[in-house]
Amino acid sequence: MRTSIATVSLSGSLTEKLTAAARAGFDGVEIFENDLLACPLTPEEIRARCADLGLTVDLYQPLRDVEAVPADVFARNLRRARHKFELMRRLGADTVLVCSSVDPCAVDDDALAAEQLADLADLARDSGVRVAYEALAWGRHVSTYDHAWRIVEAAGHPALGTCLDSFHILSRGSDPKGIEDIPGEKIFFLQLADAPLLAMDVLQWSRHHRCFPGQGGFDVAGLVRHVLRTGYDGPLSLEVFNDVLRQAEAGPTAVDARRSLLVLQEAVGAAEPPPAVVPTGFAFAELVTPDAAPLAGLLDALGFARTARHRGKPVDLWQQGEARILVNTAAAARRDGTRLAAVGLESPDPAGAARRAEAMLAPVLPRRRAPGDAPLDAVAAPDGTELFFCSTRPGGWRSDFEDVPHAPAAPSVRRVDHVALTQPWHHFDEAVLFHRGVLGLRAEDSVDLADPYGLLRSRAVSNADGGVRIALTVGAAPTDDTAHAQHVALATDDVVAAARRFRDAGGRLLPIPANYYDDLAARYEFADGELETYRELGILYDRDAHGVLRHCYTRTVGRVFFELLQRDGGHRGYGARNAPVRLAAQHAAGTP
Ligand SMILES: O=C(O)c1ccc(O)c(O)c1
Ligand SMILES: [Mg+2]
Repeated sequence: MRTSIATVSLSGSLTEKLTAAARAGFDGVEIFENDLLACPLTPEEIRARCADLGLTVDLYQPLRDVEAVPADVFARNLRRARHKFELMRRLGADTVLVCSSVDPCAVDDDALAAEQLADLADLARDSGVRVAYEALAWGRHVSTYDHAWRIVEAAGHPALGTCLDSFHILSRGSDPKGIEDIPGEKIFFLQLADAPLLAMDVLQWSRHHRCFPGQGGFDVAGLVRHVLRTGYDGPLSLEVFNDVLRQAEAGPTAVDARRSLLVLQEAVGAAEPPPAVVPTGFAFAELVTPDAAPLAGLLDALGFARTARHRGKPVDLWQQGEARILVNTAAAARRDGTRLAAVGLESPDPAGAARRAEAMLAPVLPRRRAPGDAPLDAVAAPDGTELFFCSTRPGGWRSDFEDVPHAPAAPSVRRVDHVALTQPWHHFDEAVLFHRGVLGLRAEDSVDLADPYGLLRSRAVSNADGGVRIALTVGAAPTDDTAHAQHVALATDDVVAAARRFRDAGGRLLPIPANYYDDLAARYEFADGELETYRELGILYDRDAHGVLRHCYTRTVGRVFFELLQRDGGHRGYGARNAPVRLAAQHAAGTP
């Protein structure tokens, strides 16, 4: 199927938008009227630019407030339309969007609307233009797709069809099944947008909160299945009005948009990309640091031993149980201080995972970083974190490392439970869709976390058995180091013992205020001394329908800290209720 994107969905000048759309692989664009009015190029030059870029102009939009108006108003509307049809001839666009009127002088008269739309279609046909009539969810008299279709049907004009827009249909709660009653050839255009499920005025919702399919709460794929059953064979076109995207760079947004359509096309059976290879666990987390000593002290106190060193690079492997942390002190990697630079994902088919990633437009990284390295497939996530697809079996990445003598330690941690990655503020929706589409992970609900100096939004993605969990977080205050720290959460069977051991080995746990424990005492009943132990160690506590979560935090090194975490009874959460207390405590402790 052909794919298209409305220029309103991308930031920048019209030419920047066109370039971004073409680079991301779109076949066509909807040109938004304001983008054209503000463009110094003539319509012929825009047409030539699109042709050079391999883009068709699939829609010119919109003509507004045309129909169901008094005769003198309609005469003026036809005059305006005549100008626009001439412009479209010069632009090489053959379909115009007419959205349902919001004009206060429009009347509630379907017969008049049909008659005037047929007159408009007559004029359009003379210029080789087709009219696609769309119900705006806030239209004055026409606000549902089935109503718009009834008017189009009554008009019975070959140059008049309907434009379906998933936002207007799903935001009103209309049943999209009725789409199948419309003949496919009368659906002149299909616009797609998703949106988070918000209880708000539809106009504000539409103009500020639309997102790409798969990034919100609507069943856009379900709607598209109904449309495809009609025989519709026009483009799938993205039309997203969004405050964040207006400020984000057009290039990455266009790739994110194209990826959203690939995921959607796969879901409706219109494309067969290489199947997702879902990772089964964490092979490692890689920290880069200009100074290994503070991390070494921290890892040692957590119970890790330095077990191996890379054969060709200044990278140490620290391990206990199935938890592996790489500490990289290579000069090139050290510029930005201590941070979580890469995550190794244990994959049943690393090459297949890389093929999937490439098909889903993930930036593929070079397979071999240095001569002699085992080839390793990796992609860059939207926040720049390198994701390696690897196998910890013999002959895999581990063979690049040579064992070093180390004292055996009784492990207190079993494996990495999750990693928490902070996203650049305008890449949050993109990051969630990336991890779903590229890695085949499932997205959990989005939660808001109150930081004392801003609001964080967090959404976890995970595989089915919880072997891989990644918490994606975005902060409102872009420069705040505390809100933007990343962390590695380590799963233990006994968080009290692990925390004690850490403290006794000289580690510093994040202190938690006594008020928090008073509140816990009010919420739950504890065994004698239990709460005192938590208070002493700074252990936070939560319960869900499945079980209990107990967790505590180390101090932060650079941008990274660790969490010790014990899940009992299959607790699935991440302690969202505790996050504001943890964030406040981290601000109070400062970043050393
Ligand atoms: O918000 C609007 O005005 C508007 C315009 C054209 C569309 O296709 C649409 O869905 C909304
Ligand atoms: Mg629309």
